[in-house]
Amino acid sequence: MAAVCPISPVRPADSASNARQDCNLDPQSSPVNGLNGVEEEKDQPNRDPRGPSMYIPVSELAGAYLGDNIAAVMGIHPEYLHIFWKTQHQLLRMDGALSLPERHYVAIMAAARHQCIYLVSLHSSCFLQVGGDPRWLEGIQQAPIKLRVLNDLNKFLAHRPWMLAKEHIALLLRPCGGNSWSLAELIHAIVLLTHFHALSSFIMGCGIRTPQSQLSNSRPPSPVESNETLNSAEEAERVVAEMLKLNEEGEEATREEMETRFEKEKIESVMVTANGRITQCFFSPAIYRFLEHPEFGYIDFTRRGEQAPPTFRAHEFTWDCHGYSLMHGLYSEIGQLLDEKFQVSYNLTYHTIATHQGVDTSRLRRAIWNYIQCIYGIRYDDYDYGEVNHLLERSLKVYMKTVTCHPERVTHQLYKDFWRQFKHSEKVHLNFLLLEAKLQAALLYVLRAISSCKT
Ligand SMILES: CC(C)C[C@H](N)C(=O)O
Repeated sequence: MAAVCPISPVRPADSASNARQDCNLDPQSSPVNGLNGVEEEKDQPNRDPRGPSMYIPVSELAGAYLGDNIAAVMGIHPEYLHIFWKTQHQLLRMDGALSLPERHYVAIMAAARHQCIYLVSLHSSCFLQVGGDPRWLEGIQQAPIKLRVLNDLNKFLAHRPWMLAKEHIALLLRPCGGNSWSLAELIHAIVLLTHFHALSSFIMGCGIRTPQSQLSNSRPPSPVESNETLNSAEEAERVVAEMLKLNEEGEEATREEMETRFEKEKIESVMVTANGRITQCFFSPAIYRFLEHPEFGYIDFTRRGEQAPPTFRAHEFTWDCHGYSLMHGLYSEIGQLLDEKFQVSYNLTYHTIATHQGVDTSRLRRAIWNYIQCIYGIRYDDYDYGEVNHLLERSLKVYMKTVTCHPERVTHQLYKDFWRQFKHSEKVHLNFLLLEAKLQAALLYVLRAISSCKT
């Protein structure tokens, strides 16, 4: 039976005949040989070994989306799932400059940067299903030059978007036989790359399991992690109290002070790492074959003695004014959908914090969004980064930075260590904010490079 790509969520009631839509995701039958599984932790009781997430009990999920574990987890928040699905459907299935096989191949290249087996496997199946040349799946060396030249763009967008300059864009756009890119094609590829980088973070952040895989774990086991309780039982109370205090204070910091607070947060974020918990980087051959420069990653500034990213002043190139209109002009359907998706994720709230009801959580959500973009050097002039330290405690920051910058290092322990009183649905909600803030950060950098190229 041919694989049916689970690009759209399919509930049991929707289609019984799609019950095997996740076929070919099994490592044994995958077109990409040698796929290993993501880290599977065996010490956790009460977890359904076939549940969509390694971290979230099945009972917490909204319902079954057969074979589509991403939708099963996202489905806790239907409003977000809906706009996510619409955007992805547009990118992969609807009108666009790239051919269908090229779209799935770009998805594979993006997911490989974050070692996301789930997506590499899924899009390898989809690639074949839409008539892609099986030889390309042997590795990036077998793909056409036109796709291979995306390597630099892919690695910068995934790990260090601040390094993108107009020269990178100009190089791709210059006439070069059949291998040059049109602007429309390039925009399509850029949105695919950033979408799948961010989705890889989401998948690993929520511990989403590759469907039907009999996981043969060829990753080294995680080091034994301490079970220290980093959060007091009063974590939720503390956050609620901090938000109330910030609402009441209304203290106005000077411009200089605001800038200093951002720089401080940016520099300090360098120290926010999962101490002693980093496993040696190990690439599965199934991932490695799609990578050039696999060692290129988010910079660990302290170790390499490098500078933090230069500050990107968000008011000089905002999504609303610049990014959106540029995107809209180049690929209008996607510009519109991305805009809607940013808004849905930024504004989503249930007015709850753990068991507390009727809470205005906007400060907390904004701190989360801005902290992620701060890690990429993006600063909002009107935001007081001092709030980040009031609202986000260290274990939360460690998790956020790991999911965003090093998703392959996320462990169940990191997932459990923060917000211990909060619900799983709130941790999934957090992951939407991480996904979207990361996606928008990369887009802001690349769209700024494109617009400077045009002038
Ligand atoms: C990310 C979460 C803390 C969000 C919160 N539960 C809300 O409804 O706004």
